[in-house]
Amino acid sequence: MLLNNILITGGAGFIGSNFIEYLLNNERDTHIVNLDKLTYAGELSNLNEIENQDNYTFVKGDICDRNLINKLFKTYDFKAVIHFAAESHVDNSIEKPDEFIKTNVFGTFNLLDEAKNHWMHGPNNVKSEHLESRFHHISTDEVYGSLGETGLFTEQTPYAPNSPYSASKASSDFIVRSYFHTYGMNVVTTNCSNNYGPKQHDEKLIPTIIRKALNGENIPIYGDGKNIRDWLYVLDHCKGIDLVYKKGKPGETYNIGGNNERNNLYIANTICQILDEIQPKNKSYKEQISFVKDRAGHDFRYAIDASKIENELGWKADENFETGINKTVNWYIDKYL
Ligand SMILES: Cc1cn([C@H]2C[C@H](O)[C@@H](COP(=O)(O)OP(=O)(O)O[C@H]3O[C@H](C)C(=O)[C@H](O)[C@H]3O)O2)c(=O)[nH]c1=O
Repeated sequence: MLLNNILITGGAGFIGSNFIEYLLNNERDTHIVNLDKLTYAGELSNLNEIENQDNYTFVKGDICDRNLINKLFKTYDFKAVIHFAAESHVDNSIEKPDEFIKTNVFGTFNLLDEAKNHWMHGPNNVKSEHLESRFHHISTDEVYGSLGETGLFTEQTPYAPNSPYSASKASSDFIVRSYFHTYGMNVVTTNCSNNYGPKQHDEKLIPTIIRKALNGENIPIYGDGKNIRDWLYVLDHCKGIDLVYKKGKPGETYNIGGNNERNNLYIANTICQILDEIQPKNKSYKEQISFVKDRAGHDFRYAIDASKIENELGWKADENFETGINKTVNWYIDKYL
């Protein structure tokens, strides 16, 4: 059987590795090339379950390396690119924005431009063997900025990124958009809300709460803990990406959100309550919650209106926060204890 080669970037990271596993479990006619630089946030053990499958190949490398990308396109004649690779941690972007601009902006351009050169003769002239070839860019709801107490982000919400991270992702979204409008390239972008679930890096809020709680350390909550995020279970996100990748309209963007708005203090209390039940000790884990200095430029609230992907493509999240967080806490107990 002839397999379709697809390039997945950043597949050793949290969302990318969950997506690769999801795709390989659901498809037999795809060969995935996973290009990952293995920064501090990439973990090859995230791919233990599939690393020996013959329709999976790992390549260590940087999306900023044009020669490497060119060589990969020549070798594998990719029929699609699904682009996860990014510097993603907002706190790091405040301390050191350089890598964010390089990887998220220049790296995305590099990949996109190489895909265009490989798939197209010139503007609006796609090679016959690449009529279906698609570039799927994975992005974030942080590009829309911060909401007040009410309202939801839709695909029409104007971009207003506030951190160097979100500004770098907004830039990359616009570069991707321009390749549709200028060259007629088949691109699609998804903007997701906060993901959680197995394999997330230790630095993010939910793994931090679980790890610090289990270690008997202070659980750091920035500011007053009232900031709100819209939590999306990573497998629900993977299902949404798969739908958009296969059925989304070229040039369009789709928001993917969990419809699970929770504030950070609620998240910490909920996790502590689960731990009090399944890993009880002499006092409640809640006593470890500690308010610390706020993040600079901390966005107050993110919340997504996912009606476009629901109505057009039939996507729906299977998990609500309370079901998803139980599975997640159990997964991290196995990891940390
Ligand atoms: C690490 C940490 C975070 N926080 C707060 C800061 C936020 O209000 C919330 C979540 O923080 P986290 O850094 O886990 O995620 P966000 O800054 O919302 O961004 C994440 O979700 C979006 C969609 C992406 O696009 C980012 O790539 C991804 O990192 O908890 C704390 O209070 N304490 C902590 O120790």
